[in-house]
Amino acid sequence: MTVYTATVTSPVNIATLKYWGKRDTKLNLPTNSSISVTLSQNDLRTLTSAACSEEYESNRLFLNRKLESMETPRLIEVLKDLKKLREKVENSEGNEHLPKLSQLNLLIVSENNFPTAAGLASSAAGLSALVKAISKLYELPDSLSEISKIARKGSGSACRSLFGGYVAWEMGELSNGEDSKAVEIAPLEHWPNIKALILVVSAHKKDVSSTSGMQLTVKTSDLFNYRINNIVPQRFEEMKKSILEKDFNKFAELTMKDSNSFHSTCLDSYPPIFYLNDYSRRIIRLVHLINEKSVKENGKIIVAYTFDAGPNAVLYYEEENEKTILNVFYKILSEVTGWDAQKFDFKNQEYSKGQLILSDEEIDYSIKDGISRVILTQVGPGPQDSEESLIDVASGKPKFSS
Ligand SMILES: Nc1ncnc2c1ncn2[C@@H]1O[C@H](COP(=O)(O)OP(=O)(O)OP(=O)(O)O)[C@@H](O)[C@H]1O
Ligand SMILES: C[C@@](O)(CCOP(=O)(O)OP(=O)(O)O)CC(=O)O
Repeated sequence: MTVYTATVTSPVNIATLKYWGKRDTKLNLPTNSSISVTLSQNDLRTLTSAACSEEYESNRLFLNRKLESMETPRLIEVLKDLKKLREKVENSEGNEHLPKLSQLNLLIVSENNFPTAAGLASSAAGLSALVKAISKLYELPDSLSEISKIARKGSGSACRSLFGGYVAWEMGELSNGEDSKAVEIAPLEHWPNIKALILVVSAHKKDVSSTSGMQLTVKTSDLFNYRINNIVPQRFEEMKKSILEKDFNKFAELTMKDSNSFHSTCLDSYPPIFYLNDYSRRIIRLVHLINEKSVKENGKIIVAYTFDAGPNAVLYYEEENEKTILNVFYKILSEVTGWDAQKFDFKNQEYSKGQLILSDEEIDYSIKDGISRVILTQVGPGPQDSEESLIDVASGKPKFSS
């Protein structure tokens, strides 16, 4: 039995300028451009193997060892596009010898090393990994931006995970979506010292999916039109500039404002959508308190929060301020899992010497009741090739099944 396989890993990305709203639900065309930071795959990643063989009787997808349907409208579109590009390769001159992979069924085996559908951008990592693994299997010559248009059809935010570092998704104008693609603003190496502390407020499946939440907002929120027409276009340019200039003050301010603006349109939807909970709000207050102190001391904002369609907080900061920020959060959350001694030398931190940016009275210790886990991570690269296949080439089956 001949089995062709390819394996990749792909990252999560967390938007600093949020995608919220579609102008075309079938093609996943957004109502505004967005910006994100790609996070390191050492901490959060999808590992996906793709295979095709004449022996496969249907397309199958195993996600975290469970068989999932591949007959969803989005996956049908994604596969159709990828097969079309493979056919083009097979039909081009000089390639007559290539196997006709476009005519074979696929087996996809994928694993996320973090909770799926819990507001940790699993769809972005998952769909970008799926598209990248099949592109590798098909040996497609197309650019990452081209491939990002296919990932976009799988899940909008997935298009941004094809690049590392700092990424824009340009909304485009065309009705066929051919200009709605991800592009790199700056690579990881440009601003490598951006770190992220993720506070997992809830790892449960969320109540209102992004897909249906944004549809309700588009239909019912009055604020929404103001956001996409009067706020985002200018913010998009300003945020790109702040990244290119490594201006953390500006980047942080715009990131926090945009998270708040997006959640305002959720609240302005009818009926309202609540993604933030009371712990999220306490974290917001604490971040502003830290920044107020820091601005008083040296004029600098040192940490930014952002929240996706759920209560989890992602805090961005520069490595040089890590001690100051983690000292506060470690003091509150030392009993929560996720503090990695290799990344954060908490035993030697300055708080033990009494050098906290906040006094004990200013710290809201109740935050610890709502946090189940912390993840310490940082900006990272785009999808990577991997040798760690989840499919056994000899049998053509998922490795976990043998
Ligand atoms: N590794 C994967 N391979 C293929 N599909 C995946 C993978 N991981 C997640 N998905 C798809 O993404 C869906 C989860 O997306 P959803 O938007 O509900 O949650 P999320 O991405 O974790 O949260 P958010 O996008 O709000 O941050 C899963 O039900 C599955 O269909
Ligand atoms: C709040 C967000 O995380 C929304 C992400 O929405 P999805 O990309 O999950 O939605 P679909 O395109 O319907 O799959 C903001 C963002 O990532 O930009």
